[in-house]
Amino acid sequence: MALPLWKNLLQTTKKRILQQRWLSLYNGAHGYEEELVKKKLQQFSGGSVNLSKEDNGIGILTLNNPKLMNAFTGTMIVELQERVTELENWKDGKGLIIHGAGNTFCSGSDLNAVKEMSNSQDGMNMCMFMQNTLTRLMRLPLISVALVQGKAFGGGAELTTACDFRLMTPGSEIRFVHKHMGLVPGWGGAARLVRIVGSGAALQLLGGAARVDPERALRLGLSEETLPSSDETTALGEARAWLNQYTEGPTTVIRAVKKVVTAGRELPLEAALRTEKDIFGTVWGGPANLQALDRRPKQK
Ligand SMILES: CC[C@@H](C(=O)O)C(=O)SCCNC(=O)CCNC(=O)[C@H](O)C(C)(C)COP(=O)(O)OP(=O)(O)OC[C@H]1O[C@@H](n2cnc3c(N)ncnc32)[C@H](O)[C@@H]1OP(=O)(O)O
Repeated sequence: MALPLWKNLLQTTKKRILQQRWLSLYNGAHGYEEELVKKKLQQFSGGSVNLSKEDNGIGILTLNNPKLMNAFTGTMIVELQERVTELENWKDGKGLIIHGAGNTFCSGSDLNAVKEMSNSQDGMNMCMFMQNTLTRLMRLPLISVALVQGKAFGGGAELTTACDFRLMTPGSEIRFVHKHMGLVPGWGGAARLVRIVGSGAALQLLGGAARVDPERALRLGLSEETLPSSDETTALGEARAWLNQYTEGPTTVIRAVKKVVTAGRELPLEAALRTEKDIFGTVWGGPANLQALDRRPKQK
């Protein structure tokens, strides 16, 4: 028997809340009160984080605070979380490009806000808030790309590591400047960087606050490709075309691809294998699989 509409809605909302809790790292048990943290962050306003969802299943997330080189104000940090929730609920999504307005990526936290939040409680709260958001971003069933134009500094560099891939334009730069701020990364950037480039290279990049140009990023495996154009719009088109080679195809299959890789990346082997089995079960005998069996394509 079908459930009444209100019960259905209640169940869906409950499921979403539980899913968000499961995908996050910190909650009340860690002394983390999200609503209070949000209230504090809302005091530092400016800029926006915008999302457009394209018909081809690619989302474009734009950090929009060009006056401050797209530095994250408090309200942008909250908006980023809202956009991630939107992406979690976008069932037609296959890919995501994150870029900054005004032909530059992001210069990290807004230093004006950071100065006002320099006590340890505020620092820990922002750190937990951003780790939760970026972990959920990384676990989206979408193949994600950071399009680095101009500069990705501090928290901006950390954000690039929460994407599956990084593409850089000529003349752009990734730089973990934390040491020069008397800090280390706190948005999960160090843990993810080690997994991307290895511990030796990560030590060099963090310990030296080193400038990483497109050539060095390619050598380190931090960037996938240097795009031909440094023009803002053309480069976005090139990033779309690059991503499209991986997102072309049935939505269920592309999302399943990302899910098995996320499991392999994050879980111990046995748990990853079990998860892979479950995800395999969602595509086996599905429409794309049956159509392929009918067509019997030659894999040349
Ligand atoms: C928790 C902290 C840590 C984290 O989250 O992990 C951080 O992210 S701390 C922030 C780390 N970032 C920085 O330290 C970058 C500081 N900015 C710069 O070094 C330079 O601005 C730049 C990014 C190299 C760009 O230089 P340039 O092209 O010469 O432009 P301007 O310097 O003139 O910048 C234009 C304008 O933007 C303001 N700006 C830039 N970044 C920030 C920022 N992170 N917070 C606040 N404001 C920022 C800059 O001050 C200029 O403003 P005006 O002086 O009013 O013109």
